[in-house]
Amino acid sequence: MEFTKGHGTGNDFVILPDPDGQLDLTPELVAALCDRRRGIGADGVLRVVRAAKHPDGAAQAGEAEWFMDYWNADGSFAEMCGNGARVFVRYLLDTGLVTPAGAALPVATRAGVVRALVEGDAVSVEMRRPQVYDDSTATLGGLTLAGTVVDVGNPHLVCVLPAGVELSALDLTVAPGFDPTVFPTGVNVEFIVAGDSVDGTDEHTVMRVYERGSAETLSCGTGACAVGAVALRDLGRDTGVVAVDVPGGRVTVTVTETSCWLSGPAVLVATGELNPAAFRP
Ligand SMILES: N[C@@H](CCC[C@H](N)C(=O)O)C(=O)O
Repeated sequence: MEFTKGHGTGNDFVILPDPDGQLDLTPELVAALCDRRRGIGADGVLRVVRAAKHPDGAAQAGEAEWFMDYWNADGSFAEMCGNGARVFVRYLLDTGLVTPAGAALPVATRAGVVRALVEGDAVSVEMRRPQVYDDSTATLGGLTLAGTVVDVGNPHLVCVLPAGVELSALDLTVAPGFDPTVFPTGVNVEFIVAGDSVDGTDEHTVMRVYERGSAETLSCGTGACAVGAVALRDLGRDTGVVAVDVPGGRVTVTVTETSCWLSGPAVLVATGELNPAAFRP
C-alpha cells in the first residue's frame, strides 16, 4: 500500500490514497501507522477517497469529488481537521487528482464541504464560522483554568492563561481534565497568551494545544480558528484577522461574517510503500 507523509505547521499526517474506498481501515491500523516508533508516525491519518465511495461523504458527492476521511492518532474519528484539510488539498494537487483552477476547490469532510485556495506554499481552507459558547474549565497540573467553549465542527476549549502562568511551563504530556457533561465526546484544549500585533493583523496570540485523540501537537488548525474567534470576541469584534503562533510555526485565521479562513504552509515530505507484514493485525 502506498502512503505519503505531509504536514501543516508540524501537524503531521499519513496520507493513504484509496480512491474507490476499498481499504479496510481500522482504528488498530490507524494507531499502528501513527506510532512514532513502530509505525510511520503522525498525529493522524488522511484517507483520500472519492466522496461517492464513502458513506460519510456520499451525501456531499454532488458538491465535492473527494472526501477527507480523517482519523486521530489513537484511531478515533474527528469531524474536522483544519491542517489536515490543507495538507489533503496539497496532496490532491501534487498528485494530479485535481487540476488547479482559479476557483476554490471543494473538499467533503464529516463537518460538511470546505473550500480551499492555493497560493505558492500556502494553502487556505474556508471552514464554518466558529460558534463561541459559554465558559467551562480545564484542569492541568493542579491548576484550574477558565476557558471558552467553541465549536468549529469539532469541539474546543480555549483557555487564556492568567498572569504568572507561563505557556512554556505547562506539562502537556498529561491530558488536561475537562467537564464531560459539556464535552461528552472529548475536547481539544488550547492554551493561549496574547502577543503583540504582527503583520497588520488585528490580534496575535501564541498557543499550545492538547488534541483529543492525538495528545500535544505542534499545531491545530481548527484550534487556531477557535482561538481567533475568542481573541476577536475579547476585542469586542465579530470579524477580523488573527495571527496564531503555534509550536510548529504560524497560521493566519480570518473570521468573516459567514465563515473562517485558515491559512498557512502545507508540505508533502515523502512517499513510500508500507510493508503489509508489519501492519497485519
Ligand atoms: N489537528 C486538527 C484537528 C484534528 C481533530 C481533533 N484532534 C479532534 O479530535 O477534534 C486540526 O488541524 O484542526
